[in-house]
Amino acid sequence: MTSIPTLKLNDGNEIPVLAYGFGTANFAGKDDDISTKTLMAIKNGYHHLDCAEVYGNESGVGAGIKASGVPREKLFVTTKVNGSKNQDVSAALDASLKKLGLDYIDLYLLHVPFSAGSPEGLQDIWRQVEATKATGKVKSIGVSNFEQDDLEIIFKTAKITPAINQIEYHPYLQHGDLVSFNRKHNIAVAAYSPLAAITAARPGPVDETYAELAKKYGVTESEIGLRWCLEQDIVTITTSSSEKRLQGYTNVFKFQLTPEEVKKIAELGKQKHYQGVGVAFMTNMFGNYKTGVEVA
Ligand SMILES: NC(=O)C1=CN([C@@H]2O[C@H](COP(=O)(O)OP(=O)(O)OC[C@H]3O[C@@H](n4cnc5c(N)ncnc54)[C@H](O)[C@@H]3O)[C@@H](O)[C@H]2O)C=CC1
Ligand SMILES: O=CCc1c[nH]c2ccccc12
Repeated sequence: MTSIPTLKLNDGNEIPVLAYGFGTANFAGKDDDISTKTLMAIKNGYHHLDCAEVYGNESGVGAGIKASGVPREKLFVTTKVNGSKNQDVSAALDASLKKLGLDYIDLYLLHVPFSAGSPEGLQDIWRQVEATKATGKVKSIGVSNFEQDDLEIIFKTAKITPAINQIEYHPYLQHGDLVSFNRKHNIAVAAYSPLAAITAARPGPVDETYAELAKKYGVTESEIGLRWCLEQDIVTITTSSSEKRLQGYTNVFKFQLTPEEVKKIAELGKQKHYQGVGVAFMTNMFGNYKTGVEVA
């Protein structure tokens, strides 16, 4: 079994660069299924598990972790607090810990910046996330779906710089200068939906190049998509119900794309824009003060 390399965060903690995610909507709520998927992922070396309060499946992940028998310190568990208006983060963290059956979280993320009601609300939620670190219940803290203006809002009052910003990232959503802005502030970047160009956003301008590179390196196009993110030192979060596919993904640590190939995919990708439904889901559930969407 290939062991997954790690990346050092700005707080000194190490994060495995390839994660198994539980955000696929049709997993939500079915604990037995989730527990089986968790076991499968852990058995295949995926020790970084990406969860969230909103996915409604932390209990299933917790059951899978317990059943795996893998020592806690060998796992890296990320979960996310919704970040809704006036949310009590400490209570949300305790609920997540209880469901997961854990006494600490490796990485606790503020899921979205736009549901906190206002910039001041966002600063307050980040202050509460910072406070979780002091309790020892959380090793690292970070954010998700933050654009530059959201980061600038929390920088005004933050005592701790987020360790990571988890964003949708693939050739059709490269976010302009956002990755370099994060890097400038020593914030690592994580990619969700890294395979959008070969799943929901197909057909598109990178198709031919993905196919050529898959042939050249003797891997699948999905593995090219994951490798493209990893080449940019981006923590990559994927998922699959298929054990065969998951096993194949560890091929990404056995080959490298050249800098020219990485650049070619980036340039081709800029010819198309695609954004998945993640942000829309969260907007519908918790509102978005930036676009004026309110929820009852
Ligand atoms: N922070 C956030 O707001 C969000 C975080 N996430 C996290 O990221 C994780 C991964 O997100 P995804 O969008 O699922 O990632 P992804 O882009 O890696 O897609 C994974 C899906 O692609 C399928 N797939 C892979 N290769 C394929 C191929 N050749 N043909 C057809 N289908 C193929 C897999 O079976 C799986 O269903 C989630 O589980 C969740 O943990 C996801 C959305 C939002
Ligand atoms: O994480 C972001 C979007 C997402 C993926 N799965 C679900 C399930 C329920 C709410 C939001 C999401």
